[in-house]
Amino acid sequence: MKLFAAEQIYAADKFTIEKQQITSDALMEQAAIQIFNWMHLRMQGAPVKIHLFCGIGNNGGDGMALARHLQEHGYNIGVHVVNYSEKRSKDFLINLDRLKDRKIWPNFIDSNCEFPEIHKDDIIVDAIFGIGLNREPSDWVVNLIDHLHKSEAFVLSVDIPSGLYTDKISTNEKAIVKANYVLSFQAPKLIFFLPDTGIYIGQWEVLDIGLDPEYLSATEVEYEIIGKNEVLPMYKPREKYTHKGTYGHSLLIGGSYGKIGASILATKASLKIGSGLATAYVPKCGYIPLQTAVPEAMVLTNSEEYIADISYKIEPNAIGVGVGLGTEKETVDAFSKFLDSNKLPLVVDADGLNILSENKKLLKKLPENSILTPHPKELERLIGVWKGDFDKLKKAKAFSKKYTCVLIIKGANTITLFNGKVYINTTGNPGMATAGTGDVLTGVITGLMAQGYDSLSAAIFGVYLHGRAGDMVVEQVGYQSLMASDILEALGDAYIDLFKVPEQAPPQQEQQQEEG
Ligand SMILES: NC(=O)C1=CN([C@@H]2O[C@H](COP(=O)(O)OP(=O)(O)OC[C@H]3O[C@@H](n4cnc5c(N)ncnc54)[C@H](O)[C@@H]3O)[C@@H](O)[C@H]2O)[C@H](O)CC1
Ligand SMILES: [K+]
Repeated sequence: MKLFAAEQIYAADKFTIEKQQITSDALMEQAAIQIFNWMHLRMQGAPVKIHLFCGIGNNGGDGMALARHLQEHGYNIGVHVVNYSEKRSKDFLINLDRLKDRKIWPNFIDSNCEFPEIHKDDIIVDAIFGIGLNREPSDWVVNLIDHLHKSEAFVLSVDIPSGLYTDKISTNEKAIVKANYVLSFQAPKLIFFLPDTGIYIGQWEVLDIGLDPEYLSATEVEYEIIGKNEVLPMYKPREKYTHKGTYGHSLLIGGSYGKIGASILATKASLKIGSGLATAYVPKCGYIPLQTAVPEAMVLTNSEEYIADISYKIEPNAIGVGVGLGTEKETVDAFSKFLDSNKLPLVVDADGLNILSENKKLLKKLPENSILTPHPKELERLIGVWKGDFDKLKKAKAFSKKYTCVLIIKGANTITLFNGKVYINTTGNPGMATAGTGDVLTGVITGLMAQGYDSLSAAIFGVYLHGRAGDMVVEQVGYQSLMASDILEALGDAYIDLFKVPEQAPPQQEQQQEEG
């Protein structure tokens, strides 16, 4: 799914208004009706107090229009205008008048006013700022936001939690509304998925407000979120008259004394994801463990306790290097020499990345379209420290461009970057923050490349399947008990799940939505 920048949303707005020959307040009305339907479906007329906090821009206008619909359906509302500027938007004013026509008199709050009392069981609709926030809110607005939080009432944010910018980080965390739920218009926003800002969003949902679909699909974006719909077209089915040679040979180079398990996990994962053959290249101390734990794999060995030379006669189709590798001087030299002769794009993880960051000149020897899979600490060693998520993305993009590599930034929403574009994964869970899951991912991506997936597809698809396997297995083992081997075992389920049709919504729900 595409993630649009604020300017692109404004442009889509303008285009839709012109094409459909509607007024901008009609679009606002559509937005408000969508939110109303969402609330009405869940609240079914419950007499809970709903406090609507509306700014003076179009986000506030949405809130005012919503208030009218809630009132018309008998809800118990209180409308508060957060009067942070005299420059009220046209559509805000139209909706203010429509409220007044219905004898609803909003309570205007400014810097000198007492804030309204809010009970814990009330509901807050946060329509203070939308995507138009362009400077830090005044102190009294920050105090109001604090007042909302102190009430502990449920917060439903319209479009975006107020106080979040769409393209930068706020300098004052107290100036941001913590939303229990966000109803985002047309598409989610990038900041929902970044670690610095994602913490302000409990759950989110997209409401279609009718922006022109053709315009949106023709609009090029920098950011995309990756779910089943995006990865399904990448899937390569297995044909009948094929053999193990058809599905490639993965080579996993890594392991050192005490870290042979990493090689086992990666090698096994390459086979589990469908590589026709797999060879583990390990020091001699890894020979028996590998042959025992992964009897399907072949094993090549080198010196005793760590890899001191990388040379082989096999012809792999994909190579993953780095898991459990260690950073001994001889290993670094062996890796450097290997890079001189190797032509295949590599998947580099763990100590492979550490060696690269300690010896930056080696980065230039990486074949084009290699994949680097750092976790945040490894990323910092590669690209240097950053100030906030946007700075991190900027530096990561520049790095990926400089070395023509795919960069996978592992985390709660793993981010894949290539050629100026950013792909944000939606599968995975905190149970996966455990030893060995990165080794499994390296094996998964290597195994996909062995089967002929190009680097970018292998990265995006691999990250998706790995996370999906984690999501499926966590339901059986729980967050704390989830181990990397569990993810390995669930990779098959993740493939099968690609073709499961989602359950239909109960007919009752659809009916009520139409009524609303
Ligand atoms: N296509 C859509 O998605 C639609 C979205 N709608 C809603 O409109 C808002 C965006 O509205 P906009 O008026 O541009 O911005 P805001 O409501 O966020 O208003 C802010 C307003 O105030 C000024 N401003 C910005 N920061 C500050 C500040 N710190 N202090 C004081 N004033 C500030 C700024 O110049 C703006 O004018 C979107 O999020 C949706 O909720 C439409 O209703 C339907 C179509
Ligand atoms: K808002």
